[in-house]
Amino acid sequence: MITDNNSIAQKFMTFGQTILRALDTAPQIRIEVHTDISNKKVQKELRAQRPQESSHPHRYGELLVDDIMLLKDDDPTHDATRSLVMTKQQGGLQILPALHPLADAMAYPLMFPYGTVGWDRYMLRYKPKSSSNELTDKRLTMLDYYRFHVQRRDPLHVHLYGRLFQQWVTDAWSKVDDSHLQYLQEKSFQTHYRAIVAAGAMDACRKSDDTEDCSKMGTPVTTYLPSSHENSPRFLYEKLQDTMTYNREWGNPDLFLTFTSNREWPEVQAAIRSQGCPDHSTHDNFDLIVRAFVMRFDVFMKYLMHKDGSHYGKAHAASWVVEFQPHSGLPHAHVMLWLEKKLTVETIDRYIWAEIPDKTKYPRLYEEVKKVVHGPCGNAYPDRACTSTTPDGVAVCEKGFPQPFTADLPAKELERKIDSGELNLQTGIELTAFFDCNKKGSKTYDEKAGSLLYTDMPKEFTFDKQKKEWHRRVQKWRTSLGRMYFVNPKCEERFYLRLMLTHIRGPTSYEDVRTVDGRTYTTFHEAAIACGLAQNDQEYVICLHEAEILYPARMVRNLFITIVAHCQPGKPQELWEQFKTSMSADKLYGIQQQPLKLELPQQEQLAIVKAYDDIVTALKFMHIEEIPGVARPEPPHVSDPQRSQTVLEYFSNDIALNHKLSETRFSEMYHSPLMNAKQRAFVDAVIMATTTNTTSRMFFLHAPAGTGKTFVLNMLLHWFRSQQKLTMPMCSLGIGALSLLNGRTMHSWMSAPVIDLTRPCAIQSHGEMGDFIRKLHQVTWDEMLKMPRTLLEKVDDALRDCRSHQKDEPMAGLIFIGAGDSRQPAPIIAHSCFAQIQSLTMPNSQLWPNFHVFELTENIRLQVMLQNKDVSPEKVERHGRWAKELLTIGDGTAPTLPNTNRIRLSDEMCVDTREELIDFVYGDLDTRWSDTRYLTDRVILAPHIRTAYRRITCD
Ligand SMILES: Nc1ncnc2c1ncn2[C@@H]1O[C@H](COP(=O)(O)OP(=O)(O)OP(=O)(O)O)[C@@H](O)[C@H]1O
Repeated sequence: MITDNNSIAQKFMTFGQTILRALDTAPQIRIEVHTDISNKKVQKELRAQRPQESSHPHRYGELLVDDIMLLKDDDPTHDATRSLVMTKQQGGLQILPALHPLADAMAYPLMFPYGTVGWDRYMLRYKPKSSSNELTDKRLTMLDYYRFHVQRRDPLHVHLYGRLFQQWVTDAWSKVDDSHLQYLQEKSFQTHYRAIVAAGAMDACRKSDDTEDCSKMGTPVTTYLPSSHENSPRFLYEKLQDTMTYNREWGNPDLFLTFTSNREWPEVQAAIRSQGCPDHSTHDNFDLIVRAFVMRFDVFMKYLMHKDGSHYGKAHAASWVVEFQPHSGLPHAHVMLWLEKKLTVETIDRYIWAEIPDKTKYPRLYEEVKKVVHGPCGNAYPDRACTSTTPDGVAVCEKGFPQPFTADLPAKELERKIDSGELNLQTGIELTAFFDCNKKGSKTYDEKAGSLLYTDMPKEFTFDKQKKEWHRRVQKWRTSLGRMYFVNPKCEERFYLRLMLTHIRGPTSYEDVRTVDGRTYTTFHEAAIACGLAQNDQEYVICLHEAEILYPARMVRNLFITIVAHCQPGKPQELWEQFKTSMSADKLYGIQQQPLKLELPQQEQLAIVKAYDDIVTALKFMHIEEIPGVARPEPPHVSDPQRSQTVLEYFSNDIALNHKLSETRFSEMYHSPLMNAKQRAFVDAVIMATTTNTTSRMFFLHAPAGTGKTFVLNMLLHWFRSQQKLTMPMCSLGIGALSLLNGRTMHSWMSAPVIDLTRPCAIQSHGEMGDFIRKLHQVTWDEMLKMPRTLLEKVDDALRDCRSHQKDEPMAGLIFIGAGDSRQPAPIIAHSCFAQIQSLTMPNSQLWPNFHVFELTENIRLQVMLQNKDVSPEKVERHGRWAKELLTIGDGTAPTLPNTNRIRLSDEMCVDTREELIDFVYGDLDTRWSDTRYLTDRVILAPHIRTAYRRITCD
């Protein structure tokens, strides 16, 4: 039927036809179902066979598994567009985007058997309320289109398909979301957004230069998901901020209400019946439930927010979230309500009853409550699920029912307890049980507990959660430690209660905690002062001391800022002195990562200055000019160039000190007798480009091992230093970076992404590195071909971003020298096939045509060896042969074994056994183990001794 009537099926091959056609050439085919294409994991395997001549014409062959086939690519780094690849009837493939107007008809042939055309971006809206079907010039969005179709009209269409309808709606939603994300991903939209951490923003603000363009702060963002995109992290964060603003203004919310939906709602059931599809469950009519929920919830919210007030009185504001039950899919909403008049005990009592409703007065309510009441169970009903039998044969309820009778806890007392911190969290129960242990005459009284601090209780006692009692620890084979939640000094009473508990042994009640020398104080704060804990900033010392153990330096600084700003400590300078080292630990780490060669005490001093600056900047936001009584510490005084505080200063000082030295060094290298014509041509071309300002400023040096690549790069680095020009010498590999003058890894210089290569280089345009790059003259990148081209493009982006005055030139107009050997292995890209790796190599970058390529061919390492009298001519010859062989392998001209891709190494390079190899490399280790030169020639670098051991002995 589909083949006859469906226009799409007439143009393209169906799945069945594809299999049949494949079976024309093979007797049996295998179909693999991948759910993770990138890892090539085969999740299911189907087999299809050519139908027997006698079999029914509609049988395509025996499918051994009757699952639905699903091809799904979960790799987020792959292109997110979900294109459809179709085989045309006349042969050849056609790729259709997922948002193509025919996509729905292709994915849901049962719903659209005639191949109906769906939404396209040129559809226009009708004029509202116009009977003549007049069109406006406004485009119809995809969301509008699907909304229109989800509405129930006579006759019903999509709604009749049960589960398929659910699938279609889900798919429609994901398409709408996809199309919005695609729009957001467009470059023109994204270029407006930049990311910056608060510290970076502060750096930028501190600069007094008025002309600075603040729109350039931070790094560009690869994909910015704005808060207008529903449920994006920014959207949720904004909602959270709104709610926190209500909280700040009106305190904690007064009511937390949950509004649920019910599939038995009469209007839902009536609608299902009236649509003439009574067989369908409410699952398949979820649109009706959601619509009914929205209408009812609307009315509910209007009622709560009515200007004359609701049952609870007038409300300031409400904040809510709508969620869907994970299993039933039913919507429900949680609402927080801030009331103008705080709820009184009477109002609460009016709406919340902790009692079973009167059976005669409220029969329906009684029936409802009965359904959710626990029990009866235990001995009377030993078969109940919650009942288990103890070793002495007594049936007890696992949930602890029946609970002991609790006398009325008046709401006022409840309020007082919450305010005073007596009732809070689970700890409240454990704490009151601790008081019981100290009370003479109580059931759990234990003399031992009286000698303990509350935090030490777990060392000697265990807490029985069922009985809510502390008991002596029987097994002491392992030490148990207690932990109390950290409390910020801003939460005054809780903070002081906690403080008292860390000092008082054996308290019997909250009142006892507040009692000092026989006098009971009304607050824990007063008690702490009477105790001497809160007089001399002792509480802050304890608090900061705990924080320095538990939290990173940044958070200790934040706590210090809170204490200085909100708690009026007596002697903030003493607090600063005591904790400045721990508050600057992260700064110290940052300094140690920079190429500033400072002694440890100077590094520490510099870190403290930076921490001080951060704290003062934050205090200024709170209108506090400085840390009271603390002057800014002196930055360390050291000799040039180590006085530098920034990368720019460091390298400027380095040039000032060493440019003369580099001049001599360059001259020596340039006139070395081994210098060959190709090396000279390259060096001359770079120097020419620097001095004449030509447009060709990007060079690539192609050089096999031993041809003097590093030598030439260093020669040029000396030349630039002699000319007092800043350079950025980097290498893809750490070991290679060591052999370059002032070299560092490429990732370290450029803060390049390591795992997610879609991210930009994290260089703050207004930060230290941004300043350095603006003053930069040249970039050298050794072993460039070892990295995927994406990183070259990210480096280009970062350079252009920082040097906005030259942002239209490749590499922002800098002299850029890349070097590498394409014969060496291509970049390693996890889970990629050959074609993917190929497409990510440097020559496939759009920047590659800008490179002016040079090549070195002469192996100078051999020539150097020849001149060395200690090296035998045979060894030089052997090295020469090996170098040549390497070149043939790299060029792809090495002889291969018949019918394989395997290369045949010359016999001279091979050994037969592992022992022979070890003997060849380490044969005379016994006698030469103290010869460092011998050892360095044979050293194997490995992150772990274990790895090296496994490699050598086990592989
Ligand atoms: N023009 C030259 N004058 C004197 N020595 C040179 C010259 N060119 C290269 N050399 C020397 O040749 C040896 C090999 O050079 P270099 O290490 O620069 O090669 P490379 O191409 O970087 O090799 P690899 O890729 O294996 O590191 C070094 O000892 C270097 O000092």
